[in-house]
Amino acid sequence: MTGPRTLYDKIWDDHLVHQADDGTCLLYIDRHLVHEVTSPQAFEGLRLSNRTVRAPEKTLAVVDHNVPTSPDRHLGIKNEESRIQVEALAKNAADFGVEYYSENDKRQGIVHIVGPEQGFTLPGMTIVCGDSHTSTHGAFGALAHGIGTSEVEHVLATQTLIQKKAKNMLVRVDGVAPAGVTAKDIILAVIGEIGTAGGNGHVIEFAGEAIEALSMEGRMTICNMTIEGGARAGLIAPDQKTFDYITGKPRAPKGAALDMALDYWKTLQTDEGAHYDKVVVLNAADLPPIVSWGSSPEDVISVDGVVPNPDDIKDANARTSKWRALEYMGLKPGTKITDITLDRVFIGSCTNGRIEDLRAVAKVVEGKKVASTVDAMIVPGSGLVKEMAEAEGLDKIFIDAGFDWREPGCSMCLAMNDDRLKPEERCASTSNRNFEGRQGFKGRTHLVSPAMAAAAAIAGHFVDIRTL
Ligand SMILES: CC(C)[C@H](C(=O)O)[C@@H](O)C(=O)O
Ligand code: SF4
Repeated sequence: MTGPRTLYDKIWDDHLVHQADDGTCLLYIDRHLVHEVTSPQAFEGLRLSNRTVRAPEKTLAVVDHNVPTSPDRHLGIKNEESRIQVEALAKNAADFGVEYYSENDKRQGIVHIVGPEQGFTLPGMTIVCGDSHTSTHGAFGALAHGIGTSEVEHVLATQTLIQKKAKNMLVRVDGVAPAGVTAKDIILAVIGEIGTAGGNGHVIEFAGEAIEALSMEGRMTICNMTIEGGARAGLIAPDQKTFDYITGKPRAPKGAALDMALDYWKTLQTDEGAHYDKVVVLNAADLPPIVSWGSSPEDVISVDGVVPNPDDIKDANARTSKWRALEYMGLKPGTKITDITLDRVFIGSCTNGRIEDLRAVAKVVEGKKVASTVDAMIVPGSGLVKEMAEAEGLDKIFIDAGFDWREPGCSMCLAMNDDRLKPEERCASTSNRNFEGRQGFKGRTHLVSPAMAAAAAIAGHFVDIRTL
């Protein structure tokens, strides 16, 4: 395209292989991440049609959803269904020559934590994975889509993806976030503002002072949850922080190749005057720490607020659905958020399972004890995060405080392994989804930041961390 372009336009143009008259496009894919849940049929499809993986060196496989997080997992996976899925990925990766991180490899972890950590995720790339939270990688100024299993097969076979171009949306977060207000609070506030359908049909670029101020890890938290706002992908223009993060990562370019890459990466900025189809502006200075109260990530409220009354909603369908959410959550309108008590606390996931998240937790819980009424677990997002945390002594702080310190994986972010809520158990969780049954049948999830989850574990109920 000609004229001023957005970051999305630029990455799109650079990867366009072919455009049909009806706007259907073939995009070149630079990186393909593969996990055990959405890949078995894709590899089976390749076998049936006698095809190979087109670019094994651009493909990386890792197990995350089904792996147990208990310390004895090296002895084998007891749950048969999980074991079969994990073994299938190991076999598929070996058969098709794809690099694979097993549950006993210290590079293993949640796929969206592993990609950036390895320098597999780089600016300006197109990145796909059979997983909706692939949007995480947009934090590097990469166009990162979640795809379905048939598309996984298509990308494995051809290294291309059929797509239609999305619209451009800008979410600008101005100002400075107050102490206690984190990337998680910003993105929950954005979703609260635009709703879970607010980004439909769009790729969202995040910009503004508050986004620029975030670390790479905070930016990953933002882009990770873009998908909960309905968008196809989230993007943040790369800057010096991005380049510093990437430099020295195992698979990142080095020497002259890095210099050449940097020249290109520095062009990955939206041009002055480029057109956005939709613009949303928030001021970070106005934001509080946020807690979700319902069964959708748009059901959010300030920690110093009360559970809202669905009767205040005009639209009858929305009113009914929010009443149902309250009933599921076992909550009554008008209840102070800080009066809500918890049974469980889960700290981890691809939203908030990185080292800075764990440091934020350690800061809150050091020298304190988890409330006797709470069962709390901390699950590092990868083996490398675990190793870093242990080198810094964070594991000791957590264990002394009474947290369970686990092996890496998706864990209780979703009930696909042994970690799950019992019916009606209430959990403060640093993950990204609070749908009915997400963390276990009839389990009740409140989405919060790591510091808020940590403070809730100690107090046994939500606490406004601004008052600590
Ligand atoms: C299992 C997988 C396909 C799923 C996703 O696509 O996101 C999971 O990671 C999730 O977070 O719900
Ligand atoms: S941690 Fe949760 S959101 Fe992330 S990939 Fe795993 S299940 Fe999906």
